[in-house]
Amino acid sequence: MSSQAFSAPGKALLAGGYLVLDPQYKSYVTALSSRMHAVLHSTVSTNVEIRRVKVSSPQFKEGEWVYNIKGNDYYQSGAINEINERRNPFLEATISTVLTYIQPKDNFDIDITIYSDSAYHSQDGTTVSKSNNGQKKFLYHTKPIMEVPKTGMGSSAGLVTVVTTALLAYFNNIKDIDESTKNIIHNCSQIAHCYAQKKIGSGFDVAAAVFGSIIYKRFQPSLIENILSNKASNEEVQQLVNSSWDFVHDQCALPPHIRLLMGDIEGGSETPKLVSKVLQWKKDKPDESDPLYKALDTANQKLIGVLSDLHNLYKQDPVSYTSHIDSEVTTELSQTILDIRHNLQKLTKLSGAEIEPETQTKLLDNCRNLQGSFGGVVPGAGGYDAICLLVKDDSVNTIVRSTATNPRFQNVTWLNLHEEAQGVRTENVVDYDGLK
Ligand SMILES: Nc1ncnc2c1ncn2[C@@H]1O[C@H](COP(=O)(O)OP(=O)(O)OP(=O)(O)O)[C@@H](O)[C@H]1O
Ligand SMILES: C[C@@](O)(CCOP(=O)(O)O)CC(=O)O
Repeated sequence: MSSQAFSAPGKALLAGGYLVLDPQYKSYVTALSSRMHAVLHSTVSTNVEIRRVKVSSPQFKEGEWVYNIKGNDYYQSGAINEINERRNPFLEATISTVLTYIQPKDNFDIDITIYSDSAYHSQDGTTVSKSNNGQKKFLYHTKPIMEVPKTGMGSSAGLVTVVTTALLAYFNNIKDIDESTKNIIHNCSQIAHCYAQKKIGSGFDVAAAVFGSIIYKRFQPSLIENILSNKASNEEVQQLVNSSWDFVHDQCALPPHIRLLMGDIEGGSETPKLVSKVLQWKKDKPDESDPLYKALDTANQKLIGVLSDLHNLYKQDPVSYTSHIDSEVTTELSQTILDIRHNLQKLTKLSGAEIEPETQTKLLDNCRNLQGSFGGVVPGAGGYDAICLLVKDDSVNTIVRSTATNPRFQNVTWLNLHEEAQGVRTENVVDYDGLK
């Protein structure tokens, strides 16, 4: 029996919501310390007939999917059969995509166990399980995955990425994840995620799960269209996975001493509804949307520039950097965050989509005034889901403590999260031993 483990990060889109859908705009994506994990065990099958992938997700009720696999056209219905007829489109699409790419000749019997860190889902009514050596700790829910509220950190992108990585590692005997392996993982995961969602999104969540914190410019949607309509042959899928996609994923990280603080907000929004409202308005009112998209992009690019300037300042003089971030440079950072918000407020008004609704505006204004805060935004598609602040690292505890009893912040739960810029990586299998 051989065993391997992998993990991939969740994400927050700090700048670039909506614009990232268009290949001309760059966005800023932060990878988070909340990660999705996959532990793979495989046995060499002596049973000539067996081609099986079993995926367990023990943190959720009925979290087990056993797939028997037939033939070699893995996107055809009937090729990937779950023995209890349980659906998990993300797992089905991942298995189909990797098997189409690999075209395995031999039989296989693979067990994958999924674990997700606590910030991906609401933590109400959970119990904890720790591994034997104390390295991993996960929360267990009483309900099936479909019934547990999500926090919007990209659980499906994380799932697709770690399962893709585990399967590719098994079939291609991969031990280390180098850059060229990451490209293959990315391309397979992106195809599988689109296939499962039955639409081509911007893909920033999958790219962050693979590459970590990135400045991201999307791939051309036309790359995947044929696969989505089941028109691509196995060879075409293989060629697409092996080809070099034209997209930007430049590594980035927040500057030293600047921390991301993510607040979960009571209430929620439906991203697809917000997106369709914005896209409809953009189509109907180009005279309004063209200048606003331009202004929002200018503010987003300014933020990317200010963060990069701060890195350079630190490199030049780490000692005086600390006083710099207290003074004028940070005025620029706060001002840029405010510029982004003003444009998102305009987008809210003009499109009618509640991206930065009034209650979030009030909350973000209050957050801006907290000691050590550079201000914050509604991440990603916005709405009532979350807020994302940039704060000085030595202020995190004070902010969390001082807001706990303040009625202005009563709807906010600060998540136990920070940036972890690294993308998909290998983990030690023993760190998971003893979990429920
Ligand atoms: N731990 C897990 N185990 C098994 N399946 C999972 C797990 N996490 C996510 N999934 C799959 O992903 C689906 C959720 O995907 P969805 O795209 O709706 O959420 P998300 O990626 O967390 O959201 P967002 O894109 O807003 O961040 C679940 O219904 C399930 O099929
Ligand atoms: C609105 C959009 O640009 C961002 C959605 O981000 P999130 O899933 O809310 O983090 C849509 C997309 O990029 O897929």
